[in-house]
Amino acid sequence: MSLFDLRLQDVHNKLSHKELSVTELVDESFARIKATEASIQAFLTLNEEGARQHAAELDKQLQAGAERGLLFGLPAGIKDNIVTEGLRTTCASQFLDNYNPIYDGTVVSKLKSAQSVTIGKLNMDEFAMGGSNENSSYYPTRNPWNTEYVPGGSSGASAASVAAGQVYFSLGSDTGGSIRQPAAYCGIVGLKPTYGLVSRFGLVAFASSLDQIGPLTKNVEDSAFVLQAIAGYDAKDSTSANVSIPDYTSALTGDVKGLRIAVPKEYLGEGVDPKVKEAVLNALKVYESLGATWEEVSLPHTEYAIAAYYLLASSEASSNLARFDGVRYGVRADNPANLIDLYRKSRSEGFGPEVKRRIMLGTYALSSGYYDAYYLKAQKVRTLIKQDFDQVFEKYDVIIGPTAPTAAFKLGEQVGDPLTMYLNDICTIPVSLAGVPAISIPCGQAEGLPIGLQIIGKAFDESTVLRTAHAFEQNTEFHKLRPQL
Ligand SMILES: NC(=O)C[C@H](N)C(=O)O
Repeated sequence: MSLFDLRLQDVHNKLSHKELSVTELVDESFARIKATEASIQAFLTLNEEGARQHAAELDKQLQAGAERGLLFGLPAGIKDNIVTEGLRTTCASQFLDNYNPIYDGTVVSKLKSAQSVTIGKLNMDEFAMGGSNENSSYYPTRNPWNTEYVPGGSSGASAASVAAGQVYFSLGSDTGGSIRQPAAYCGIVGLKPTYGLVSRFGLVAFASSLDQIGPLTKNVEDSAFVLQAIAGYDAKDSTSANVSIPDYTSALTGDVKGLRIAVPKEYLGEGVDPKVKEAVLNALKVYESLGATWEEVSLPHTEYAIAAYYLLASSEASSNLARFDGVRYGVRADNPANLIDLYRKSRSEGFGPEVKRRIMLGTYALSSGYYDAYYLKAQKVRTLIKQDFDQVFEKYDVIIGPTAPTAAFKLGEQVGDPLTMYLNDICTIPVSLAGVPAISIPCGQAEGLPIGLQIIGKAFDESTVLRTAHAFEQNTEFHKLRPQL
């Protein structure tokens, strides 16, 4: 077994027992990046000097017998919409090509106090808008299982870099599926925590009522381990929930006897690839064999979720992205005729087509005369969707279905067709609108490409989500499969 196949906890122990130095581990990460990056293209900025310096410091501390943080020495990648002090943060947008933040986001500060080592900043769809990484204004990241395929998005490179063994874990953000869908496409584990569990201070806002940060890892135990380090109340994020944080690792008992699983019929209906459906049904058999029970249920407002999401998320984006004006942030256009022209030119040159599309849609939906018909109506639909989940959770502990209706698609295949691209999120978007936690874990393959199983839980019940996911993992081998690179 290679070092990379070990659980984070075991690597941490090896470091603690000095069987391995942080410098060796970090060197190995960069060696792997050198070997694979030409075909994967996951990183926008590498922190090579900073990471090596940090590793040397941690090794020195270890020699001196200092206390070790939870993620001591573990090489991490960070999605490029999470600000990192002194380390370029672009949101994969030309607009922010020159942006060097002067502070760390709360999750980055938390990773620093847990002593993980930041290897670099990971590619994404521009401002997190997209599901394939093709909306990056730099270059598309590729799927390690087959480099002609997309890794998903928007946290596509956060998933690809873990699957390719470049980093031991990464952070992504999820607005309508951006952690779970790429995790599914790349055959790894991606957790979107409950809205409010992880601070978004320092996450460049896309849709503030939906955005959540979460871990992408090789297995469920690692997911629990990283979540432990990043969860918790933060006064700097006004939507941060002041809840007590349980010990997530101790929830991983392997026991799902008596667990009541709901399977929404809308998630296995038309448009779902038969191989995906088969993988999900096989997973349900595994749960049955472990003493859990499942029943089909209905989330009747699912069909309105995508329309509601694209109205709400785009409305919020049009407001959040107003700050990028070429004055306070962003690359400034040359030779403007006046101030309005400066804004217009800078924004026209700086934003890519998908970002412009959403700003226009959102501005329209919020404009007077249309607000009630679009924005307000979408808010009402959101409430109905949340009520669908509340009702199911009165009788069931978790909801299970596919993460995405298909496995990864080919690069270029959907890029000219935004509506088809939006439909990939049909199983993840309702969960985001309801604000509840969900994880994607590998549960099968179709033509050599991974399939993801989505496990959805009650608000702040990450423990049950993780326990359910872990039980499956303990009894299957899918999480051990690695792409040949
Ligand atoms: N950002 C996300 O969570 C993904 C979604 N596909 C979007 O483009 O909005």
